[in-house]
Amino acid sequence: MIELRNITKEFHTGKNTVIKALDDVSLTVSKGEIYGVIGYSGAGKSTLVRMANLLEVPTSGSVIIDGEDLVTLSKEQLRQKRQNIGMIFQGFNLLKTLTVYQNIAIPLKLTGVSEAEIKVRVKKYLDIVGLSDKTDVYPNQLSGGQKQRVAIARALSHEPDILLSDEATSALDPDTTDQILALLLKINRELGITILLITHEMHVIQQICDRVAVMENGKIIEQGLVVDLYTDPKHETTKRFVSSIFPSQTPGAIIEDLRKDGPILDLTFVGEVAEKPSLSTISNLFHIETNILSGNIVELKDQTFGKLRAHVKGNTEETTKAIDYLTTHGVIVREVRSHG
Ligand SMILES: Nc1ncnc2c1ncn2[C@@H]1O[C@H](COP(=O)(O)OP(=O)(O)OP(=O)(O)O)[C@@H](O)[C@H]1O
Repeated sequence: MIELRNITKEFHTGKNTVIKALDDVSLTVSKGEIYGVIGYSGAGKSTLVRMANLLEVPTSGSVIIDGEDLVTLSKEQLRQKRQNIGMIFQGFNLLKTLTVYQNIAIPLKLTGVSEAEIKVRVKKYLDIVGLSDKTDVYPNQLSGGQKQRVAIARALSHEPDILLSDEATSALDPDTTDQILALLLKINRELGITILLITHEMHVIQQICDRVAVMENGKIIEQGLVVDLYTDPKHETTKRFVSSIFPSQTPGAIIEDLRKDGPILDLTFVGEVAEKPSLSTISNLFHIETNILSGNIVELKDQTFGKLRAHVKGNTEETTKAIDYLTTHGVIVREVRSHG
């Protein structure tokens, strides 16, 4: 549905200064999925998401939406195509001097939608975002979350197949963030809208995304299913993002000390396995003692995912049996050998 193919974007900021914001980036978003792009500040995320409706024009590469390369379209064709691609922003981009109704209605009017149809759509989409009672108020009478809901209703009112989200929850508090994420999920599931979002928060990826790409220095350094990135992050930056969800690390000196009595294991559980009492089971089945050092369970979009760090005391034979038991029962086991 969205295919960014070998996109490079250079900004010329001075006579001889060139910033490569995107460096040969390729990414495909399938119809109906929520695809997240995560990275630290300056990684190139905004430039990337703005490619998908050609708000940024690539220096080289193709932006293919439903089989058509936006780069090759005329201005008029591009205008038409953009009707199908909604966008929401961190700063909401509402006009302060217009009411909620007008903020949604005026862009519709500019694209030639009739007054009668505008009325229907404004009502329909304000209902969907839960703000049907705010039609006549001005943006400064709304909370941040409500403003973002209006912006979402405005984007939806053009009945797009694709929604682009440029850090849409970054200006919101955690509870409001969760409400907006739930709304995006509802829009995706009930209206079948494909979503490409960028964020610097793992929490956002975890809550609603199917797949994720991690960006650094204008490149995608890792991409895949969210659950795969959580269970087996390859790149150092991905590991940092994942560990932001599991912050409690064990000091290196303590690891060294504990390891004298038996291994320290990082246990990763996905799905039903996360709900089983695996550690107490191995303590009962084998002559070992287990001590939990840290742990957490999080809800991914469709799955539970958990991590435990445990110290296992026992002789080598019994410990090996316990590790084998865990592995054959779907737990991913990694021995912690030093710092971390
Ligand atoms: N219009 C522009 N002119 C010059 N440089 C730009 C422009 N837009 C982006 N850049 C540069 O391109 C790089 C990537 O910026 P971009 O905004 O895409 O990153 P980001 O990951 O979205 O970061 P942030 O989360 O801080 O917005 C940065 O070095 C930035 O300074």
